[in-house]
Amino acid sequence: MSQLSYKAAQLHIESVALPELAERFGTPLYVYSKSQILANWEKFRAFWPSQHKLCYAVKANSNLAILQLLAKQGAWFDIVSAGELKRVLAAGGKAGHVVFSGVAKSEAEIRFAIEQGIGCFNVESAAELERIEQVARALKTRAPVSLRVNPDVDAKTHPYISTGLKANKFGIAMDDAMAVFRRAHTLNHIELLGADCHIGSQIMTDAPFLDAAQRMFSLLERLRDEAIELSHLDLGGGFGVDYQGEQTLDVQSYLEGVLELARDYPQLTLMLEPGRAIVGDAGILVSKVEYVKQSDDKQFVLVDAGMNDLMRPSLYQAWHDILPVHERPGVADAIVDVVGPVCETGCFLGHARHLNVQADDLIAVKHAGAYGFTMASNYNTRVRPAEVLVEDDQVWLIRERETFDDLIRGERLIAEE
Ligand SMILES: Cc1ncc(COP(=O)(O)O)c(C=O)c1O
Ligand SMILES: N[C@@H](CCCC[NH3+])C(=O)O
Repeated sequence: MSQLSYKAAQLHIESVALPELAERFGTPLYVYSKSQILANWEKFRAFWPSQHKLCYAVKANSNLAILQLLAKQGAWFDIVSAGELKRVLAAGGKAGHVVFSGVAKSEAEIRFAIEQGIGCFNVESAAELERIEQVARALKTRAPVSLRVNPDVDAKTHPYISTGLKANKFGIAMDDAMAVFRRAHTLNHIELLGADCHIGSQIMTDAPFLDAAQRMFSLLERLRDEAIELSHLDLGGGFGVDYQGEQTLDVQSYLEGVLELARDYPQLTLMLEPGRAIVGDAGILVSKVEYVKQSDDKQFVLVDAGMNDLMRPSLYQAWHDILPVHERPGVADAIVDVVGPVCETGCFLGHARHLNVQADDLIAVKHAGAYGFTMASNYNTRVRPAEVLVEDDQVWLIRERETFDDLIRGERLIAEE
């Protein structure tokens, strides 16, 4: 993140020193850079003509202030639950600018989305299409629909976040797609608008994306042959970020590749659903070192953030860079395991890291803006961290730290006999 730098031996985000934030808001603490989010957004927008849409994937970071910021930039939104739709609305977004993905939408979610005037359902199965038809009929309306096709492309990413292979649960198999499109075309309460796909997340080269896009364009051709004309094609998200200083995806070349494939469809609106690429490198997780412990052959740095706060290392063996907040020039690094307080051996932030820290120091875990807070839990009855947004020297508290009372709200003791 270009907004992260050392000044006077302390790590700053934009112009704000991290120890100041830790003092004010406590740790663990999620901190996001407003300028970095806007710069990431602009990077996509710059190469994407304005008739095409960018639908920010809310699941990456759904804090209301961030949705509000993106809504102001003209973002559309990709959601996967009624809860995410409520977030978009609460942040000032329009239901008409929302696409609704997800493999197991409930009847209540479908009804709510139609009542709100959702932009489009990204339908993931023939059965879901029938359910949407029924709900729309009961509401005496037509539901806007795109069919999510599974293009059977290997995204070459972690198996848990690959979604575009036949073996994955997502979308309608390419072999069945034509039949489901024909069916959608005939249903009275379905307004067939588009086709979509999403092949996975944290994808680092444009080859799998362009492969999937090509397959989608040949599907559009077959549909055209049957006089089924679509008004949009949504190619999903999945653009990787640079966790380890790898070569990142060249967004410009990918977007240009897609525009080239679309040249025979001047009327077609194209959509993308980036999540991680907009917020991933714009956030850090700040944590305090509680203890340093030397065992036989290892040094453990025990910090106050755990797998419940940032689940990615435990779930995907994901690598996040960890920086000391206080610089100690001239002091050699040790090789340490940075581990959290949760009672699981899998609760760690990083293994075998070169770090020089001592008790009460702060550390910053980089690239924690996407799938950080949104995947946090209350495991071990731990409250989820506060979130702050920073721009230059301005700081906004955008979510308070939870309290113990928040955690037990709704729980009931049973009446004693
Ligand atoms: C349908 C859909 N769209 C968009 C995204 C956003 O993905 P990413 O954050 O990798 O861009 C996801 C998550 O993988 C998704 O499932
Ligand atoms: N949660 C994943 C991304 C999954 C995207 C959802 N389809 C991650 O942290 O990398």
